Amino acid sequence: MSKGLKVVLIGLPGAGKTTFGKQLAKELNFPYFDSDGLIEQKHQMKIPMIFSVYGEGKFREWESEALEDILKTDQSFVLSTGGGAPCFNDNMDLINSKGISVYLDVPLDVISQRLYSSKIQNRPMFEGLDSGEITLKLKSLLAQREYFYNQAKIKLSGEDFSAEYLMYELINQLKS
Ligand SMILES: Nc1ncnc2c1ncn2[C@@H]1O[C@H](COP(=O)(O)OP(=O)(O)O)[C@@H](O)[C@H]1O
Ligand SMILES: O=C(O)C1=C[C@@H](OP(=O)(O)O)[C@@H](O)[C@H](O)C1
Ligand SMILES: [Mg+2]
Repeated sequence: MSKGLKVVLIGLPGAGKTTFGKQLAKELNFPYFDSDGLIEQKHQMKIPMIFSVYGEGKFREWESEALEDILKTDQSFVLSTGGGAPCFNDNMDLINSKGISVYLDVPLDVISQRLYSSKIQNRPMFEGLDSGEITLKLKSLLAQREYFYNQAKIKLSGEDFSAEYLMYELINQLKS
């Protein structure tokens, strides 16, 4: 049973899913979850450590389990997924069967600048890359992943990616 309004944010690493997700959850007065946080909590290990100790394959397995667990609950919530989540193990079909998927389609140069200026945090695949390498990596990820991202029920794109714009645009689309 999966009643409740489940808003699931997807998009490239650095698109702003975690940041906007928290703001959106506050605005909607919904619980907030982040699939990376759920994985780290369950396995008591940070994402980069999981990648280095167990490898990406195991991370993707645990990521799919985390999505299955949270999406089968009957509560409303906002869920920010990790950038790769929609692209493995039919997770995008699962997300679309249980919730309203929202793709943050942020321009690559905006994302690249954000990743370059922020700590790499939970993104081992960007560890040690310079600005140009980050942009190339994002281009390659987008080429592999936009097939899945474009299956989202709502796509937020444009130039202004402030939380205010995203909120206004999303609520308009949810109402339509
Ligand atoms: N609207 C925004 N404007 C400026 N910086 C942002 C915005 N949203 C997110 N960021 C910054 O970009 C980086 C990635 O954001 P994050 O929410 O972690 O993205 P994701 O969860 O999609 O990987 C963080 O340093 C964050 O502070
Ligand atoms: O794009 C990806 O494959 C990943 C994105 C990360 O989450 P964010 O999208 O929140 O950075 C995290 O799940 C992991 O490093 C893998
Ligand atoms: Mg995130």
